[in-house]
Amino acid sequence: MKITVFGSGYVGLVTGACLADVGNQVMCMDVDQAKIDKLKQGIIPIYEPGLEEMVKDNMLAGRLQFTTDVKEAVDFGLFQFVAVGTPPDEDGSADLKYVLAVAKSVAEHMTDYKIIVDKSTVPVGTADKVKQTVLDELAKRGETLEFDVVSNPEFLKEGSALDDFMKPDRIVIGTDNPRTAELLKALYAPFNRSRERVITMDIRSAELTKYAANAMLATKISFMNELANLAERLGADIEHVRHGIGSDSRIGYSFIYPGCGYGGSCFPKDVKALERTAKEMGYHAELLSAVENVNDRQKHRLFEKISAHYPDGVQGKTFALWGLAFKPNTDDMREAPSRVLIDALTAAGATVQAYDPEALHEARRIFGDKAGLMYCEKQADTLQTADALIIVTEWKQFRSPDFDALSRSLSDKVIFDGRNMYEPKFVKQAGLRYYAIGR
Ligand SMILES: NC(=O)C1=CN([C@@H]2O[C@H](COP(=O)(O)OP(=O)(O)OC[C@H]3O[C@@H](n4cnc5c(N)ncnc54)[C@H](O)[C@@H]3O)[C@@H](O)[C@H]2O)C=CC1
Ligand SMILES: O=C(O)[C@H]1O[C@H](OP(=O)(O)OP(=O)(O)OC[C@H]2O[C@@H](n3ccc(=O)[nH]c3=O)[C@H](O)[C@@H]2O)[C@H](O)[C@@H](O)[C@@H]1O
Repeated sequence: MKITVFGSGYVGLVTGACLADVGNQVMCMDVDQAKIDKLKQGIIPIYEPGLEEMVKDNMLAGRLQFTTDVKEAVDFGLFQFVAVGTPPDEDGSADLKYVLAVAKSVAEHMTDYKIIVDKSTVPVGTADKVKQTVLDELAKRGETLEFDVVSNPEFLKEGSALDDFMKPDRIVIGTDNPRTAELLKALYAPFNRSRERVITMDIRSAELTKYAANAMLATKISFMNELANLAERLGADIEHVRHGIGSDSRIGYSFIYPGCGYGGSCFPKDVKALERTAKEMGYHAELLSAVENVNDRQKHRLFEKISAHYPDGVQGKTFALWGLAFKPNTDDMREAPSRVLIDALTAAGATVQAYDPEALHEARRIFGDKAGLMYCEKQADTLQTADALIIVTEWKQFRSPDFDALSRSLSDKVIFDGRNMYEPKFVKQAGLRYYAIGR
């Protein structure tokens, strides 16, 4: 089948590459000329395991192309996937300007039937706005061409995006046209072989399903962070509690890891946008605002612990900081807890020697020559003249450090762990003080 994908970011690029990988012809379109120039040379602008090889293989096989030419893109596919950003507006609602710009482009150039498939995360009712935009544009052209708008939200996670796309838990298709549902089912058939994964529903429910999933996951995390803070005060260990409740299959083990707060491009913005939608409907979504408030507070927990350990302040102290990305296996630092911590530490006069396996370039782009922040190319370099170690992101390579060597390196012999990576007794055996979350 022939597919056009608008937007070559995390979602668009993964969607395009995976659909090409199962034999479709795919054209990815982006307005960012520099990005498309790089992609045409096989250079991937983001770090996502396996993506570079998949993009290159499919380009070589002639199944995946890139363009900035809107007309070429619209002409190409029967399916017009929309995978552009929906960043938060000033009031927290999702900004639809990129989505509606794509709708307008499709309508300006289409000459036959098109299926506009929305993969971007958009508030309930957006498909109606997309439809109206296309109708208005076609009317201006004096055309009455047929088209459909489908909601097909994406549930992939950064860092495991290819696997999530290739073996999804579910494929949600929101449409009011049974014929379109069948066409999408055919498109997704290669990802739907081992068991039935396609769930069809009306468009508005599909749009809400995406927010419901992210808000539920964010709620689980904030709930655990709330309990972690309580466990500390009660002399309990949240890690034991986590095992204790995760073993209940009704609760499950996933997404109940306490930490220094959730980040990323989606949970923070989607919880806010859903809250905003509720407000527009005259409904105060109390639980959602609590989820958000708990998370905002949690991002300051590490600094609070550090400040409590150094009652005279951190002025003149040097911290090794491991992990800048909002989670492992990505270079994405959008809403990352590391950003809040670095701002707080440097504002308080400390020096931060930061390392991340993939996100250093992103940190440089965000912070530039920030006073007090040093970028370390090697994990070991962070420890030179460091007083203490802070862990913000649980990269695999941080799992088993040599605690005795750390004890010798760190002048103040202390570790602040925002991801509960270590067994406290092993850290303490090396003569180190260990602060974690909720224990
Ligand atoms: N990042 C993630 O893990 C996930 C994101 N989503 C949702 O998917 C959507 C896209 O997210 P990301 O891929 O992270 O965004 P991104 O910011 O990485 O990429 C968006 C791309 O769209 C391009 N773009 C903007 N206007 C355009 C236009 N008119 N025509 C063509 N391209 C255009 C931008 O230049 C950019 O390259 C958002 O709604 C997000 O909430 C959903 C699931 C997972
Ligand atoms: O809509 C989206 O963009 C995506 O948002 C999340 O994916 P992502 O943001 O890539 O990453 P997650 O693995 O969900 O982690 C988000 C944040 O929660 C934190 N987290 C996660 C799990 C946990 O138990 N505890 C916890 O603090 C992570 O450290 C990270 O900061 C969802 O998991 C995806 O299903 C969804 O498609």
